[in-house]
Amino acid sequence: MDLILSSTSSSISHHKIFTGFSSKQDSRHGVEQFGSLNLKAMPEEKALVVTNGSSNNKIPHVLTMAGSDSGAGAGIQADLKTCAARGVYCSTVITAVTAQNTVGVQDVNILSEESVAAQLKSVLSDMHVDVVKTGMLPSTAMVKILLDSLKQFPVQALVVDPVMVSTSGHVLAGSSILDTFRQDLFPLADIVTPNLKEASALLGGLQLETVTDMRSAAKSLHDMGPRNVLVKGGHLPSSTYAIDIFFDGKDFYELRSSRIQTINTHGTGCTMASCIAAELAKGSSMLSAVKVAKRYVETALEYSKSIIVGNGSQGPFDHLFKLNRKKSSTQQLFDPSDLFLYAVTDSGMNKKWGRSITDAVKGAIEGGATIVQLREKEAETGEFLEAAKACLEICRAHNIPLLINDRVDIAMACDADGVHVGQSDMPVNTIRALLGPEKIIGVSCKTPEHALKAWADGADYIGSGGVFPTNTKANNRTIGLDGLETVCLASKLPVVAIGGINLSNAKSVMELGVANLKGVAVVSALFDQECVVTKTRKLHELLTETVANVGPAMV
Ligand SMILES: Cc1ncc(COP(=O)(O)OP(=O)(O)O)c(N)n1
Ligand SMILES: Cc1ncsc1CCOP(=O)(O)O
Ligand SMILES: [Mg+2]
Repeated sequence: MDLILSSTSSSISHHKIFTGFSSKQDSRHGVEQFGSLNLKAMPEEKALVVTNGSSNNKIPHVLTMAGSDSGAGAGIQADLKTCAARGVYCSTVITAVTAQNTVGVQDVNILSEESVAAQLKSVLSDMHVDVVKTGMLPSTAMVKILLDSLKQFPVQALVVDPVMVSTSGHVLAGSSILDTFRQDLFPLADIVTPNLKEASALLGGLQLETVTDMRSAAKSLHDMGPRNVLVKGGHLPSSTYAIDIFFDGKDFYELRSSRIQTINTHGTGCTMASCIAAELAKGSSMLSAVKVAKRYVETALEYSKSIIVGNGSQGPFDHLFKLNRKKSSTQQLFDPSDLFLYAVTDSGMNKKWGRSITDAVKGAIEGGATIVQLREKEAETGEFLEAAKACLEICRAHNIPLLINDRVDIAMACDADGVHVGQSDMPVNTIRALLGPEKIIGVSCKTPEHALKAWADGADYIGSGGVFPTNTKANNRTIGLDGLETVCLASKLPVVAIGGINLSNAKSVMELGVANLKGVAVVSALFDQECVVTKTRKLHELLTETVANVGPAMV
């Protein structure tokens, strides 16, 4: 089924013990798009919780069982780098040592079954492993050894990348293993992640040439027992996007990312699977893990599109592109319901009422604002940055995302949760490449065309208006409730309405009752006021009451 707006299930994998929590990031509503990934259906996600539970000192841990790639673009080396990039510990069980470079595979040395069994035992008997990810499994015996080990040492999730052929065309697991994959391994997998060639081989050579074929393949593979299937369409002919199909047994999701023009794509499959494993180990739901993984790969490819490693026709990419950037551990992940009451600051108004920007933000949060944007048009850069840092501290303390208007540099400098930009600001795909996969990006859109472009470019939400006339933004065309509705109906992203919205007309906005209209963004009705807390609280009450009457589609 497509375009499911809410469904909840608590499917817990058969062979594992789950501990942990349901985090904010697991709550999603409506149709969403992430980065350049376009997610067509977005049910309430099931929480596949794989955190460590008791001790704060435990680090999420992925064990990868795969082949070594001497060129370090794929295999064990890609898995190690991916986990490092995603902040997850990675232990390794090496199944084969391959001699490879950017030209191809020159040699494959399969390790003994005893060695593989010993590696598994060493790690699993001593360390707490959250997730096992498999790559190159060159023999049926090795699959059986893994399954025996998992029986003895259960883990919380199993990610299976059914590696069969290297990108250069070298066979890494023969067809004799297909039955073992299908009958023994897949039924225990939480997700299998074949590319088109692998999916085709697993389905007896079925031709897979279209997105529709990929959906059928995902369904057929799901029938073999894994809880989720991701069919990767990177090699789909003549597509402007890299389209993957995710199927959780109930809903299909079409995930898109832009097709980066580069030869440096060696190892994308291993990276995708190990990133999914890493996100699961951190506690993400399966859908979130897949989304972040796809965005991570896309961003890494974008960063690495021009690097030169080797002389062959397919190079590796840089997994650790973010290494020299400050990493925030408290990043607010985007949840469309955060758009419910969006407070947008204005330095002029705060000055007029004699309050600091930090007091304004504190007041809005106390009154119930669910997201804050600093829109400081007159501020000098240094002053803006200091204010942003102070506001970020306040917002983080309350788990409220803080976005910066227009100024990507300020957002990066203070590690804000994201940015909001207009049609003439920095392009969204450039911002995504600069900020990485987790940051929140909002774009102002007045038309369905703007909305679709925002989706294709990798925004997380759109702001649409001015709905009503406003003095806050000069020369801004009013689109009215009709214009807002048109944009909402066309948008594949969640929408927040903006422009002249106040206590007397917010009800009419929310009463539009369009599923992806998630809330209102307000400047003067909150900040051109004597008491920010009171006005925010009143608006919050009004919105809550209206949404309760309009129905569940709004929440
Ligand atoms: C939530 C939200 N929506 C729209 C806007 C307007 O942004 P933009 O078009 O860039 O105009 P300025 O705010 O920069 O004047 C917004 N800020 N927030
Ligand atoms: C920034 C912006 N973008 C479209 S309208 C607008 C101004 C919103 O301010 P107010 O809520 O005071 O009308
Ligand atoms: Mg702007």
